[in-house]
Amino acid sequence: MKPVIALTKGRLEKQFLEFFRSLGYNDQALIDKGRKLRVDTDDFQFVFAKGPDVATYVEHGIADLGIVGEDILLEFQPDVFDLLPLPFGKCRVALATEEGTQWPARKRRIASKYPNITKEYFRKKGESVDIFKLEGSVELAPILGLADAIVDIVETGTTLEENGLVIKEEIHQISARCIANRSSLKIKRALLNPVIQSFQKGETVS
Ligand SMILES: Nc1ncnc2c1ncn2[C@@H]1O[C@H](COP(=O)(O)OP(=O)(O)OP(=O)(O)O)[C@@H](O)[C@H]1O
Ligand SMILES: O=P(O)(O)OC[C@H]1O[C@H](OP(=O)(O)OP(=O)(O)O)[C@H](O)[C@@H]1O
Repeated sequence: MKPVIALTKGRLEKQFLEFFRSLGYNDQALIDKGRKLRVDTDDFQFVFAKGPDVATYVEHGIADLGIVGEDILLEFQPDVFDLLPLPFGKCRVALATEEGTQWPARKRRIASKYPNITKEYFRKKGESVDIFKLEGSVELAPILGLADAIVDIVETGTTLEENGLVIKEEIHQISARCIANRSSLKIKRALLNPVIQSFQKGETVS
């Protein structure tokens, strides 16, 4: 039996591949996968999904392990074991506004892909805000007048800069995380422990 790993498609998939290869695993089947969403390597079965769905597959035991951004864990709070940080996918969740913006006297409007992170951030500040949930290109919202500010991921800061926005406050420093199904950790301990140990040894990848 091979451990099943749910892997976030896209950006994290690319970075994970580099990490996986650096640990000495054979990744040829992953390189050759084409549009397949389930792929067997020598050591694992991988399934490919969007971040929130990776958390769902792990929570329900379809996958033993998952590779997911910490933003997904903060936003959706899935019932999984958050095993360890991985040395890639490093970025920040930040509050940003257009340069020179003065906060309005009325209730503030915040656009984000992360309504729960946003709500929690303002709850801790004791402020009630109106939140607009967007699916992407969040930086557009202040420019087009939908919102006074955004809560979004910042890595290099290029997207903010090229759209005339600046960080007001960093909310979370995040990275990719390896998560596990709670039962798998107990029932498949002998199978999963060597994998977890090898992931712990991994070095930073760009
Ligand atoms: N600019 C970034 N730099 C580094 N990590 C990022 C960046 N944007 C997102 N991430 C991390 O990578 C994960 C996957 O992001 P990615 O943009 O590939 O997928 P997505 O958010 O579902 O967007 P899309 O709908 O474009 O696929 C996020 O959950 C986050 O942890
Ligand atoms: O600080 P930077 O290096 O510029 O990266 C930050 C950008 O990357 C992500 O967007 P993504 O590329 O996933 O597109 P999206 O707007 O569709 O979410 C994020 O939402 C920011 O827009």
